Amino acid sequence: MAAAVTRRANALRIDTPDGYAVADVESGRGACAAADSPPAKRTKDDVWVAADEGEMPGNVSGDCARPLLFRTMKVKASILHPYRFLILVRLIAVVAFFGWRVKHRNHDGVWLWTTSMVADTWFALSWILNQLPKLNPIKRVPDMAALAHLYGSSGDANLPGIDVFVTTVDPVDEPILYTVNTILSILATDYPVDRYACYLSDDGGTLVHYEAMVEVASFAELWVPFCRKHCVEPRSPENYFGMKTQPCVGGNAGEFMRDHRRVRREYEEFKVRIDSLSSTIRKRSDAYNKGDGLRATWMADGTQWPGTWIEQADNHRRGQHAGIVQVILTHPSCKTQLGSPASTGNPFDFSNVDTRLPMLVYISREKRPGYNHQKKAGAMNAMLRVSALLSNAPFIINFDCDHYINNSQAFRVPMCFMLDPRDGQNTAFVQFPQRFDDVDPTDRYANHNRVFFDGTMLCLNGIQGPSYLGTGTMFRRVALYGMEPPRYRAENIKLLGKAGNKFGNSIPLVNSMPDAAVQERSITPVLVDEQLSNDLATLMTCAYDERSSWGRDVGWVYDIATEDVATGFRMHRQGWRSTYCSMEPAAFRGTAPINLTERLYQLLRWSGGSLEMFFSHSNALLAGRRMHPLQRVAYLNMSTYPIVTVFILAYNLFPVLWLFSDQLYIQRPFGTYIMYLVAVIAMVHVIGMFEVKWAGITVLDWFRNEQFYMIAATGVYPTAVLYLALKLVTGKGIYFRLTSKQTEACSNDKFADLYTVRWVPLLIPTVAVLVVNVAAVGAAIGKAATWGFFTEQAQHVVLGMMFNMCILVLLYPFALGIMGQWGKRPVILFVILVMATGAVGVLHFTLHAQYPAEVAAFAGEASLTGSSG
Ligand SMILES: O=c1ccn([C@@H]2O[C@H](COP(=O)(O)OP(=O)(O)O[C@H]3O[C@H](CO)[C@@H](O)[C@H](O)[C@H]3O)[C@@H](O)[C@H]2O)c(=O)[nH]1
Ligand SMILES: [Mn+2]
Repeated sequence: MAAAVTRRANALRIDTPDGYAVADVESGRGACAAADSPPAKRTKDDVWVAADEGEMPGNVSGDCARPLLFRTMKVKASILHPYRFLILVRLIAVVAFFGWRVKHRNHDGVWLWTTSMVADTWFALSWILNQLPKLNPIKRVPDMAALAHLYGSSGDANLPGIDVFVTTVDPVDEPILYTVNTILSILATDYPVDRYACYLSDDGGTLVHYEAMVEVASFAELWVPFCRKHCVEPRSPENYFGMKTQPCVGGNAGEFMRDHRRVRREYEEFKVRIDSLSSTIRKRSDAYNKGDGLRATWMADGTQWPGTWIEQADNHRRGQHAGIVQVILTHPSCKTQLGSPASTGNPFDFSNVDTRLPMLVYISREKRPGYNHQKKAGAMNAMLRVSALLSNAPFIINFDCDHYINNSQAFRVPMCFMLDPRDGQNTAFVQFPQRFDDVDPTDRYANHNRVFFDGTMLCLNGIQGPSYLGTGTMFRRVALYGMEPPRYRAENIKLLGKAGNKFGNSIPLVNSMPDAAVQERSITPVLVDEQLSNDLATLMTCAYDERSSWGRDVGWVYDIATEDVATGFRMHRQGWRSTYCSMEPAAFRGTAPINLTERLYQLLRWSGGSLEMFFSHSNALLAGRRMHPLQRVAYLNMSTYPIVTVFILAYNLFPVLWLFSDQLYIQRPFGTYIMYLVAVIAMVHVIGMFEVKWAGITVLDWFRNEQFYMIAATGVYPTAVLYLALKLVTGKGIYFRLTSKQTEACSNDKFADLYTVRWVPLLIPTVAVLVVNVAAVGAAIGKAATWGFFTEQAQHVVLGMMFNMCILVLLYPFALGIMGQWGKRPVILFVILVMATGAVGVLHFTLHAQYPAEVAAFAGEASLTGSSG
């Protein structure tokens, strides 16, 4: 497949077998043009049709008009109309259901009836919040050919500058091998090398990270030209060499094989060096420290490392060290530098390959006790400021340390949206979906999250755009500075003059801003002299943000566990728009937690952060009129969705009551009630099937999503609600707990993590739900046996039991998860299930068999009215 989509660039236009038009980014530097993203579609699509025929390039008058760089697609009428119609039908059904329930108020168990009415009202509301923004799914397809055309005549040297931000904290929790691969994939990506710069923010301030970057810079001298010469994909070496086969894309297979073998060997050696960095540093430091009782950590050049030391000391520990900026690779010249031909000392022939490397900078911001460092948001803001003085690119793309570039065309694609003549100027960011490696094949814990990315986020395209999701996002720098979109800005960036202390007290930073607003701007190399060093140091201090707008109206938003959604929200509130963009092969890929506990903690942080957002200045209700009404609804949904789960949990635990009383009705007549319920629930799923269709996902993706929603709804989300309630009382926020990355390297089993259970209180509510529902199924069988299977009561019981069974099916991945190693043999689970239900059933039967059914029912009702009175 890779061979079909990636090819050497010589011709101006290549027609690929799958019918996509590809244009070369005409250059003599061995760039690889790829047909990776489906540009202007030629092939028949059974879901999507063009939405903007009237705006085809040919129809734009005058040849000075900029070409259109993307195409808009909408869902075909034959799918869209029934989809919308069903939503309407369900709305009517829900209203009818409510009407019916109010008319048939229960007179026994009024408390139960009322509570369930409140719950149902909230269900209906949250469904509407979730469904409304999905009414108009829109897909934007970049036209890479048009982009190449726009920059064709002068090569692609006119593409705008990009600053690439990568964040990391800990070389162990976030294995350093991921980080170095991410950086290598960035250094080797297919974008004009003098048009982007790469920054790594290390919140741990460890020498290991710094020296790893020095190693990366030296290995890149080989890796990057190799990628360029042979059009390698993906350009993260670990993932490239991890593929089963590495196809030869260029012409010369023999040379490719030779180069490939040598680079692979070099990479293995590079990995060994990376692995041994800690011990190298320790040994070196021990040697320097000998004698005078010093405990410092030493750099290779014989100076003390200004960051965290191995043996922590004052001013050299986590959370207390100076700020560090080190330019590891300086910005390259704008002229192509071809490599040298093969010789005795150098087996690689790079004589036709540009060997320049982009700028690479290591940053560790200052840390002092007594400051709130604001986790990732703080790190991003420090990077935003530092990069302003070093490269000041008009565009910024950010990655978590474990998300590498999987498709080397990925930096060009967002340009199609940013530079488009229609709404490009008003586009604050382009969000790519997150795709993951190393998730177990059945995706037990719904790590792929396809429903969210390919469904929910795609839909927002039809409104103001997807929310910002933390990684794989290209920004317009001025939008991050909190500036207004041009649409609402009378004169360009005039406000700078009276900015006051909005941006903090650095004059050079404020002076750099007008330049950052020029979207065609490239990057001009700077010399880091003493003056600049001082300026940079100022920008990295802990106190820099104080009494400024950083963290609120400028940069990444502070004091919230999900800084990403809140930051994107601020831009949408200002009237910016955003674009969702997915491409094939995926632009970026990362790692996901496949351990149940880690995954639940991740969801806890997201859901807690969402609720925090509702109770902060980022509340969607407070947004002004520039926010599209449906976008507001989407944000309301995003910031309140965990609340509904309190009711779900209650419903799931409800059978407890029912275990102890023989008859207990939420609503009578019970038969009709169940019919209504089944109808409204079934309709959600039919609507879901339409979404599966246009989102291009599988039914399994969708089912996993349902399952994991139920798992989260029984434990994580209610906990988040509880946290938030506590926060409102005590004022303490949710702790941003770093998601541990998998360390597959330490074991033979790639999915070993899937089978480790770490017991935490967060698991208990879901276990309770499991137990209650298993018992309820048993009791139902017992009751039916007591009453005789063909009585009306028994039938009601069996109807009710269906819901218990559904809950159990949905919680199945959780049950497997807590079984640990036993989860490899699901049969055991069924044996346990049958034994447990059987035991409860028999118990129930023996206890009640002696009474006639009527007496039992009477007793049940009596106890019920007793407890409600
Ligand atoms: O003090 C800190 C803590 C974290 N990070 C970085 O933040 C990123 C995300 O942290 P991680 O623990 O991996 O979070 P995930 O749960 O994987 O992150 C998702 O959710 C977050 C919001 O909660 C987003 O910020 C992320 O981009 C998104 O991938 C990583 O690169 C970290 O290195 C820092 O730089 N400094
Ligand atoms: Mn992550």
